[in-house]
Amino acid sequence: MRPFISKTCPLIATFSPLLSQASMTSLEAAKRLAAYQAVNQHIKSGYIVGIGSGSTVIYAVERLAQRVATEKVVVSCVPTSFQARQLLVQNQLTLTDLDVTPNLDVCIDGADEVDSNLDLIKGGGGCLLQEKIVASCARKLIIIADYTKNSSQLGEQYKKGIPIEVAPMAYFPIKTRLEAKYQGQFMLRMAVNKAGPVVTHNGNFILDWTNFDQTLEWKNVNQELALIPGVVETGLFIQMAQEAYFGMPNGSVKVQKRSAANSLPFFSSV
Ligand SMILES: O=C[C@H](O)[C@H](O)[C@H](O)COP(=O)(O)O
Repeated sequence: MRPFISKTCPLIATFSPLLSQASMTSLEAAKRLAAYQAVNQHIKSGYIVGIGSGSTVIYAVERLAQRVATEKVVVSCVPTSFQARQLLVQNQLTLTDLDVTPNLDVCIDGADEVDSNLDLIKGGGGCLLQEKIVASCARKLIIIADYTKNSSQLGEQYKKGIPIEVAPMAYFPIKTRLEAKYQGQFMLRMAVNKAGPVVTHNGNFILDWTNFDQTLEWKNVNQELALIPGVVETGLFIQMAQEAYFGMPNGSVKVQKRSAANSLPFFSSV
């Protein structure tokens, strides 16, 4: 961590996370608070750890690297994207993959929205398929997020939609079929700085489902979507996360836990 240097008194330099937090935006500080607390509480030496994708995971990897350096914690990490792999390489953390280590102790990941049941929308960054595979191989999925992701129901705050990864040749029939069945739009996600659609790590397209009915039974919807030929995966993570850590504007961390009764068995996410 870089030292915080006081502008009024440059001789005062400290490594205090609280002081250095003052120089961050409240949203970034909230992400870091959540990520640090989750890594402190859920990572033990010897663990195989799934590393999610997105802007919040950056802080989890940062804290993991600190713990490896200072506490001599030994971990091996399975990345969920090119970004996650690069983060692990840059922080000199040990990489592994599901061929070598198919059973993970924990997976730490961000989310686009978390509802009161701890069901999630993920895939705003297009990494939903790898994230769901890696999370499904972990005994625990721990979510880290800032306070803006904490909703009572999906769609309440996150308006970019539920991502659905589809085979390219099937995107139009799937879009047509889903728009006939459900309220809302299924928009082909378009690339920035490239002509045409976003192409995922797996060579697929993404349909973002916006303006949906927020009262839908998401477990059923997820199962219906998964059965459509050409649908590869959805960004609905139902009964997968055990705990969510939300960094709050006042500097505290809110922890939301799933009850055992509301959990799917290990390796069952659809
Ligand atoms: O595909 C992206 C992932 O699902 C991310 O975990 C999600 O978009 C949250 O990212 P961030 O931490 O940047 O809000």
